Amino acid sequence: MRLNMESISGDEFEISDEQDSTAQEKIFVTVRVRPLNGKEIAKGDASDWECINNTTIIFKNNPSERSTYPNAYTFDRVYGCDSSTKEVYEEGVKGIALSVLNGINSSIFAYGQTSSGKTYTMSGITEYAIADIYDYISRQNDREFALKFSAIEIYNECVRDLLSHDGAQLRLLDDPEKGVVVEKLTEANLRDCNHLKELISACEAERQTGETTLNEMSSRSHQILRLTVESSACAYEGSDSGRTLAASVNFVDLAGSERASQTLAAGTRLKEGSHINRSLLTLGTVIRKLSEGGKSHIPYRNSKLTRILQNSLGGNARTAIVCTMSPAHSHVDQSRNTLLFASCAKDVSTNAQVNVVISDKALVKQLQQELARLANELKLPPGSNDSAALIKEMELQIEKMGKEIEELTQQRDRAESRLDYLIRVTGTDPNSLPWGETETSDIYEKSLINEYPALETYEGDSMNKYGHADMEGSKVDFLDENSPRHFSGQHYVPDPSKEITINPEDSYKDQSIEKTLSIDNNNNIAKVLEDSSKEEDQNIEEISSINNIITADETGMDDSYESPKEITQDVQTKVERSPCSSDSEISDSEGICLTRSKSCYALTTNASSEKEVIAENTDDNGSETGKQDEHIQIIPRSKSEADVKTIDQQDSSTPVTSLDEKEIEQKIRSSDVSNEPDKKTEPEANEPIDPEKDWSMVFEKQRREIIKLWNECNTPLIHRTYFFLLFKGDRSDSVYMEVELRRLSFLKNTPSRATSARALSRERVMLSKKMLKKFSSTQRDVLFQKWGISLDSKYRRFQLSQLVWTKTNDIDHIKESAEIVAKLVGIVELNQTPKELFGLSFLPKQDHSKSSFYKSTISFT
Ligand SMILES: Nc1ncnc2c1ncn2[C@@H]1O[C@H](COP(=O)(O)OP(=O)(O)OP(=O)(O)O)[C@@H](O)[C@H]1O
Repeated sequence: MRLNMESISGDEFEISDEQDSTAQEKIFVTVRVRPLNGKEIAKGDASDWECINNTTIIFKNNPSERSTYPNAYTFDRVYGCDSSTKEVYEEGVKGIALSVLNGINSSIFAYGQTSSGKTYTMSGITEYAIADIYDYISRQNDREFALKFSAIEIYNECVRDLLSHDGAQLRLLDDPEKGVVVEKLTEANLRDCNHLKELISACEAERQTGETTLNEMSSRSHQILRLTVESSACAYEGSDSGRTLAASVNFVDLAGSERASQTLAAGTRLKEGSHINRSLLTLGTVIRKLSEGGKSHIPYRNSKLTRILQNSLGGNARTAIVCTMSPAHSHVDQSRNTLLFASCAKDVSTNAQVNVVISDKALVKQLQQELARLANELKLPPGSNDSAALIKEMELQIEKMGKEIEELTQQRDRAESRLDYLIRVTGTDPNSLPWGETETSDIYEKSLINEYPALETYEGDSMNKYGHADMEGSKVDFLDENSPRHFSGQHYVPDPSKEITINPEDSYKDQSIEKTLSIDNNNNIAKVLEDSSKEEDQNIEEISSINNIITADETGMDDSYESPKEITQDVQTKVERSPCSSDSEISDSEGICLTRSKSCYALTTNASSEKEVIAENTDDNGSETGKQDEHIQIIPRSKSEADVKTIDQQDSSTPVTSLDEKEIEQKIRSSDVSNEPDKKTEPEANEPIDPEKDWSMVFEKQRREIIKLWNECNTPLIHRTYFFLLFKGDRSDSVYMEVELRRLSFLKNTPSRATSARALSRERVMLSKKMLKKFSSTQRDVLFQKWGISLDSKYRRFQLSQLVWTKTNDIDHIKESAEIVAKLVGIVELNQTPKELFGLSFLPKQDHSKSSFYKSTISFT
């Protein structure tokens, strides 16, 4: 919708509703030709240009001479040398300049070569516009006006405040609402018209001018005078009190383009001329690109001038350009350039818009209306719509709604968890079933009746999503080949008449751990899971100190078993420490390199083997060689000396009866002993155990000891679960079991290490606890995002990690944890979750064969 031009350009400036919307219009372009000046006349310069009517200017001398250029140019208005500035102002520029009174930004430019009459024209236009503005204001009774004035010049690409005398260079800032603004620019509140005239005179005095051969008073800078007009209707009944209009009008007197050959400029003038030309060139490019539709990049930022004028050129401003030119033949090239610029400018569109500002009064009125509406909505007693009562009432309602939302969110989460669980159990997505197939949906509905608070811990989605296939994809393969790798949920077609057997991990068949759930007995399931949840909560409460966990774990041990201390002593009586074990160096768990081989001497079973091993690790002088640090030498107490195995971490040339990794693996695979551990049989108290015959019992016993020592040593759970997954009762595992026992016994007796591990562990537990309890779901989202955990199953993963850190009391929990951590590790490695959170600094990378796992574990710990 076009602006109501009549109302603006006429004597009266009425505010029309029509002006509210954006109005697209072209830049108003006029050309003004000044008379030949004294010098030009003296030189005998001919006048080349003639305005043949109000809109057309022609090149009148020998048109064929320059046939490549047009000889006639048409613009909105053209003015010959006998025209006055008043005419130039009145017939077009005025309407645009006075748009500011209607809340529309506007800009009036003077563009042309040096000495063409820009300053002459602009100073006249500014004077007329100011007079009209103040005249208009003086005749308005129903609106109040406030005027402000600021002025800058751009001299040699530096922006200066013309109302300030300090000459400081000002910065340009990008304001999201206002566009480019000049920082710290003085803005004078105008008292009246005379005040403004005084300030303009002061600016003229401040502006950089200098004498050139073409102009005695040549402007050496671009000058922008800005007048801001704010107006609001006076408050009276029926007035348009809601509208406060604010807009600015810019009076822009550009420096003139010049040719050094013509101005004979040198030194400062040459430098100024160069800056002027460069910025005008950018202005020309901007105008040209805008005239082409502005689809390509507009290089506003290439000069301060175009940056500042960005809004006036094709932006939210009405714009008029007065192109001034000399008629002299000696300036014909410059004149043609000016006309070319003017031709482009007339094709540029702007989107002027009325700037309506909500006044304080209007705001108050709006707020009162809003309060009344709210009071009505909240059903407050009539007349009680004061803000305090409203705020209180609203706060109460918001609080109530917040609770409801929280409750609903919890309900939704629980339902989601149940759904995930059932999908995993049944292997069927209820949503995928066609209507009418009610079996699964029955089960689903039935299950929804019950509460499964801890179902997230068995969460199937993440298992399917991040289960074994993913781990394989990421080359995480930490099970030996004899272990089944069924981490994903079972695909099970439910039969309501039968029991659903949930075997959380086929690989644990050897442990006879199967969870049997009956569809008809969902309450039992719920109870089990509820108990589990309660236990978890209890754990959370209990883990304020890691020592509490350890104590709880210890009390949970079977009395019929020897205490770890006794076991350790038992092991120690059968092995002897090497002399150098006393100064074994142990690093902390954060990965400092450790000297580990010395403690392994302790596993040698007799003097001869000890001597042999020592011989391998000492130089001629009997001192330790560097190689010691590279070897772990293990002799199971049940094996003969010939069975000594050396795990060589780095130096395969070690001459001890050594087996490399592959050999160990091969040996493990070809072992006659089944990987299936024997059934869990509680040994009779006081019954002596023959390690050779009753390996499965020994294994069970050692495993319990190890678990207890893990707790005592605050062993990272990731190690525990890996260990648990890898060493499942194979006869050849005895080597590792003994090493683990020996290692843990050693760690337990090393207070500094135990302390640091405890601190670390406590920190992790507290972190988990804090995260679960303290943060709102929104905060958790933020945290997870920050930590790079994808949000799809974040809460579930968190639940898993929580379980991992808290439920380590007994072997069943270790098994659960093992499964979960296996998934978690897959998730973690795939998503690069922060290692600290899950203790992954302990993780052996990539290779998860037994020997490599243990080697790297030992090197860590
Ligand atoms: N239309 C005009 N009628 C009479 N004199 C004019 C006219 N235009 C300009 N002049 C005179 O020409 C001279 C140069 O004008 P002015 O300083 O305005 O040029 P300019 O384009 O601003 O030059 P510069 O770019 O170097 O500052 C002045 O003496 C001015 O009085």
